[in-house]
Amino acid sequence: MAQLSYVSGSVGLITLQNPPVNVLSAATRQGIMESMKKALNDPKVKSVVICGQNGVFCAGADIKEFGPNISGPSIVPLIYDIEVANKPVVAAIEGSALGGGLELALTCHYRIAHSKTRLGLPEVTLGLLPGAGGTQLLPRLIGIPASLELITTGRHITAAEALQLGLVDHVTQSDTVDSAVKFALSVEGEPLDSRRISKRPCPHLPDLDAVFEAVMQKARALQYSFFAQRAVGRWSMPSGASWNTSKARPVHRAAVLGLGTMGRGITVALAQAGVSVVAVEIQEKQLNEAREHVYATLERGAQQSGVSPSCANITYSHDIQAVADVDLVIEAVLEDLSLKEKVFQQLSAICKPGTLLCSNTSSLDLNCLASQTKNPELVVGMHFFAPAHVMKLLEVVYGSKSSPEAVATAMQLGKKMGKISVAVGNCRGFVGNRMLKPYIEQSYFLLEEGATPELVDKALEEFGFPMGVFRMSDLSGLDVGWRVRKEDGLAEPVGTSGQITRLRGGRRYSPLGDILCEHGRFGQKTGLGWYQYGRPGGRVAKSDPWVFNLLEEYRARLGLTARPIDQQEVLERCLYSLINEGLCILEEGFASSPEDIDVIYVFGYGWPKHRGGPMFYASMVGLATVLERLDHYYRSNPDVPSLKPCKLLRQLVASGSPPVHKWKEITKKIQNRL
Ligand SMILES: CCCCCC/C=C/CC(=O)SCCNC(=O)CCNC(=O)[C@H](O)C(C)(C)COP(=O)(O)OP(=O)(O)OC[C@H]1O[C@@H](n2cnc3c(N)ncnc32)[C@H](O)[C@@H]1OP(=O)(O)O
Repeated sequence: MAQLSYVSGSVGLITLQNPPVNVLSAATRQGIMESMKKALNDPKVKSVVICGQNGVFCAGADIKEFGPNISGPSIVPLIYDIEVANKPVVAAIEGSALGGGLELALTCHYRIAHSKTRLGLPEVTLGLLPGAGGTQLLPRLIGIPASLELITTGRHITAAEALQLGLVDHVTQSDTVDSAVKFALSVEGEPLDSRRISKRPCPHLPDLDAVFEAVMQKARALQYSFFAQRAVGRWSMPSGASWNTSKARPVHRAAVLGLGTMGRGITVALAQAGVSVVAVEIQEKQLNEAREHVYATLERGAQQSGVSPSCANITYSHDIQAVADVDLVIEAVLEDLSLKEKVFQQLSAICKPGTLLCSNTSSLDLNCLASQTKNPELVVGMHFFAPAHVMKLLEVVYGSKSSPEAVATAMQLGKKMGKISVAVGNCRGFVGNRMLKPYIEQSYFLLEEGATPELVDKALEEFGFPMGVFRMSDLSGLDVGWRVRKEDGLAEPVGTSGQITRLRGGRRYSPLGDILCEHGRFGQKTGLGWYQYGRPGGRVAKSDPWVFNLLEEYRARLGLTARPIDQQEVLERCLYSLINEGLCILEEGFASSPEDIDVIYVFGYGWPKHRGGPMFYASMVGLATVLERLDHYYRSNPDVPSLKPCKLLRQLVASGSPPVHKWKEITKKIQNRL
């Protein structure tokens, strides 16, 4: 389980041999102890290198051995023996160094890692603490804040980040063991005291309390998020109807209409939930492609989870009449109001009485669709997020005539599909996309004023979003928003006159996104957007000098002078305007609680979970601070209404900024007055 060999004359090489990931089983621990003893007692050996077989250092304790009767040597004397060794011990880390594996590396005097290694202390994800030295050695090596973050999240980091943190001494792209052996030879005979991490003082931080408070805030946010996920199931509508007064109908058979990307994902999610599906697509070619795609996705999913695929549940048709006897239809045709209206007229005529008619629209007015049907009370929105079989969020949208029973049925079906479903009202963009609008708008204004897409994205990614606003827009396609802006009469071609106007209907408007689209830059799909991607469909974003030139020319034409913009301003303007919109939504009653908004943002829009969601974050920052900053920005940008603090925000601050779970009382008062 661990083998000692001799290399380069004086190096004892201890190789962990416990495939596939060299976990620290009893036999492996025994093997390391014996090999260490032999190497240290052998006068020919002047240094030791510890590595793992087959390109993996060590994935930590053998989880299968956990239980009341752990046998074999204890880990503590083992790591002690390594640290006190009077010959340099070098860890040659490749593949993974996780949990006890990283702790083993921390007791060595030096750490050399391959560039592709992942390191971390994931114990917290198993309900454990890194008790084999991790909590003591890591802070002494990389400081308290970074250690706390790694220990409390269990996050795996790259070798590059480990080097930056000082967790490893050197990163190599070539053979890790060779590099470690060469390194060991170079340090033979050198004093080791300073290399023994446990001998180092624990760093003193003047603001230790603040550091711990920040970690506690994260914990509070995660706990809040846990309860918020459950709270959204207890939905209510402005009429007073709610989850405990409304009964869902059973859905045994559902239809999906339109088998583009969304329709395919919804079909997969329904089939995986055990619902029998009629999948309808009028274009023969698209239908065949969809059938293959759905089949392959279900097969892949089944392989991963070790169950048999649910393909037998699906029948395909190019005839809309096939939906005649289903319990529920989810329409997922192109996002075009007149097309969807026509489809709803047809569905209303074809479906058996009582069939629930749902639309996957992300932005169109549900009431317009409902008005095309004989039974508008049976119409609700089921707004899935792409890819629909993966993304957890579902917005269930009720229109002015949707019955509580219809909402209850869609919510229940969402739950059956493994979604976190949130009931929301029918306003433009519903909750998620409506709040995105001011966020994106601010990011464009920041570019006009001197920022770059890179600067804005960096601020948002460091805040915790998986992608900044520009990278996200490139991924989802810039043409989508452009089409909506054209329909709204906002996007006007710049034209040959070169005239650019920044006001539309008395409000400031940035045409930057439209200009990119006019140049055919739709994001990843065309290989060019706010970044360049090398080829259409490319995924790796690289800065694009074309965009920098465009921004310079644009500012010059409009007489705008670029000014330095820092990350704080980016966060305040993008996030506080989004928060303000969320508060407007609450004020207007389109979301029934701040938890609804937070869950939508965490599960549908990449809001970092450890920051709870926009509403929770606002209360953490301090509502008075959010109000003060919005007031400040609105004063200097009076033509940007989304920066004007909403009534609810002022009211909450005036009421002493109560915690999120108490907002409902104030929201209700405002709604009653409206
Ligand atoms: C006195 C007792 C000694 C105490 C020592 C000190 C205590 C420390 C506490 C800990 O270390 S807790 C464990 C911390 N480690 C982890 O959580 C790592 C878990 N593993 C992974 O994250 C991944 O497996 C990996 C290492 C990143 C590799 O991923 P990959 O996708 O390449 O392979 P997998 O399919 O996930 O794994 C392959 C194979 O190995 C099994 N396995 C992985 N890790 C462990 C483990 N720690 N213990 C037992 N078995 C493990 C996994 O189950 C697979 O097995 P299968 O049979 O092929 O399914």
